[in-house]
Amino acid sequence: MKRLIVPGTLVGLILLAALAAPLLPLTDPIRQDIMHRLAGPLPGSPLGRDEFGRDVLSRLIWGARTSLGVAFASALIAGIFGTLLGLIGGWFRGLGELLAVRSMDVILCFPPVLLALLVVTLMGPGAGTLILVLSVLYLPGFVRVTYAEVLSARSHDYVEAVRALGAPAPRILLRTVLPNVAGPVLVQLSLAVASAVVLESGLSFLGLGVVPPAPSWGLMIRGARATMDQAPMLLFWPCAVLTLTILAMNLLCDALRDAVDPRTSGPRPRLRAVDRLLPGLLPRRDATPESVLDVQGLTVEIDTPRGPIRPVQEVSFNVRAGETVAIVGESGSGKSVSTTALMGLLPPVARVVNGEAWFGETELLRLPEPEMRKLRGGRMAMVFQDPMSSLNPVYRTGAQVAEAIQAHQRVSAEAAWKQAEGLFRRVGIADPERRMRAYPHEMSGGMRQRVMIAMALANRPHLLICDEPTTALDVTVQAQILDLLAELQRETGTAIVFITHSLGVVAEIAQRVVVMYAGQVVEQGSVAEVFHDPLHPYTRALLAAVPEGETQPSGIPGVVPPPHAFPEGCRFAPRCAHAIPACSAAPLALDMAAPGRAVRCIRWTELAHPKEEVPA
Ligand SMILES: Nc1ncnc2c1ncn2[C@@H]1O[C@H](COP(=O)(O)OP(=O)(O)OP(=O)(O)O)[C@@H](O)[C@H]1O
Repeated sequence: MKRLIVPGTLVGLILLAALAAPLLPLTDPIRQDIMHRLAGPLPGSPLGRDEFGRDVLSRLIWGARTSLGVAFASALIAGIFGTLLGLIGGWFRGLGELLAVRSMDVILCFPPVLLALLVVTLMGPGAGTLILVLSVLYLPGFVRVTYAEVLSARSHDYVEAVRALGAPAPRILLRTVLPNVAGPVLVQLSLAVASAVVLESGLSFLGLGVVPPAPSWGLMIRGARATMDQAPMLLFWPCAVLTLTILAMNLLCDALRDAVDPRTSGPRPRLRAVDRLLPGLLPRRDATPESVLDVQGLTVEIDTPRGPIRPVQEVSFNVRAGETVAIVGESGSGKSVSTTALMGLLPPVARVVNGEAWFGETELLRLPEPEMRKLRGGRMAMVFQDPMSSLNPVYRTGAQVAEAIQAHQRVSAEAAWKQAEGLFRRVGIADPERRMRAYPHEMSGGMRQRVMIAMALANRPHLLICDEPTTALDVTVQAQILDLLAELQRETGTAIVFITHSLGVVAEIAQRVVVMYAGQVVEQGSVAEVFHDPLHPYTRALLAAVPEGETQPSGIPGVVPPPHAFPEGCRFAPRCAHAIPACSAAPLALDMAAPGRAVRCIRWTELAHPKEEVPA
């Protein structure tokens, strides 16, 4: 929102001056005073007089009414109709597409000045004609931008979901699709207004626009051209206001686009000067010697319309070479935000506000982006949940793996292709030569995930972060992928951080587990200890929710609170069967229950010995 202030004020002032022209103490912009032809600044005429002795300031302000009026009116008309046509063409396709989009191609075939000449000849020059010409000229731009955005948006799951709810097309278009295409349309609007101001000036300059003696910036430039040698400032003033207006409009629309799109709003992550200049200089804390990743007190803040939230707070864990650490917790507990922070992939609205993450001797959280880019896909790699959306649909899978290799290694395209073939074989893809030529959509989900794993392993990473890599797969394929990861880990010694909802998967793949709840680590330890002797009531509840043999699984009542409503004390207290008033009194620290074993619960010792338990 802060970015709106400067351009918003500038555009506001320009518009205000134009609108208030009749109220301002200005001389008549068309009154001629030949005695003061080309005069410099005079009392009542601070910018001097033009070639007919007319007041330049007055003509600039009155000219703004015409120039901006024409520009805004034509851009708005083109914007409204163009967006509507683009929405219809992109959504309904078929005849709608033919009428709305293809008809625009005809307009695009006309050179703008020729079209203006044609319309002016038919209708006569004037502001109304200009608005008509400019609206028609800018219409195809809006149609095409909206059409392309709608085509892309209609395949997204959120649009499918609203369709599945049975919402009618106009509602989907206006309530779901339009807000998502608003960003590019706003940018197009800024370009259209800016270019309409220029075109109005150009057409008026050619005598095809505003009719003299009415003032407009284009006419002023045209008039000043003839006397450029004697009075160069006459040319300067209209050019200066034209440039300033266009610049302010572009800045305003960029800021507006960011403001309406919550994905891009928010400040960029800030780096401390010392980290910018000397990344990784600060000494690391006492990490275990063989630890590959050591995260201490990671806290992430995200700007939201309801104010800043901290979905990840004081998260600490470490991963040793050759080890798999699972991060487990319900949806919304902060697992993905933690790992995307470690990979330096947080969205612009989010930033790390506290903590350190040592990857060997490198501190990741304050690493400049160019350094981080070298690590990502190289010594640190990530496998995402949905391989279909992580793989580029228009490139062959082999080319994508080869590209990952070439991004970090100086090898020829041929050598990279050979290496990729080896990787395909290694991740268990039969007939790799043929499979490498397949596009992602030609493969099954399991096969695509194998390609993603091949890509992640391409540069022999020391650390692999897997964000629910098996959630989108069926159970048998899931088991194959888990076996594959375990086998590759045995061969390469890569440390793995494995995010999952499933305790079954944790048991199968991990040696240690970090249990997260509402942005905090509530328990961690070895899988054997945590599963056989859970210390935190949340871990117990999670384990009790797993179906096992004849025993009926029991669900956990309630849901994870959203980050803006995290309770003050124990965040699990409102859902906990053992909560007492002291639990909610103050934030709880993570207790070291034993070496390598931590728990965030003030009652864990009592609860660990059920006989002594005091009922809540
Ligand atoms: N860009 C964002 N803007 C606002 N809130 C966000 C953003 N990204 C994440 N959050 C919030 O942060 C919290 C943690 O999200 P995160 O995706 O890390 O959870 P998770 O444990 O990985 O869940 P899941 O298992 O469903 O992926 C959630 O409450 C989520 O709404």
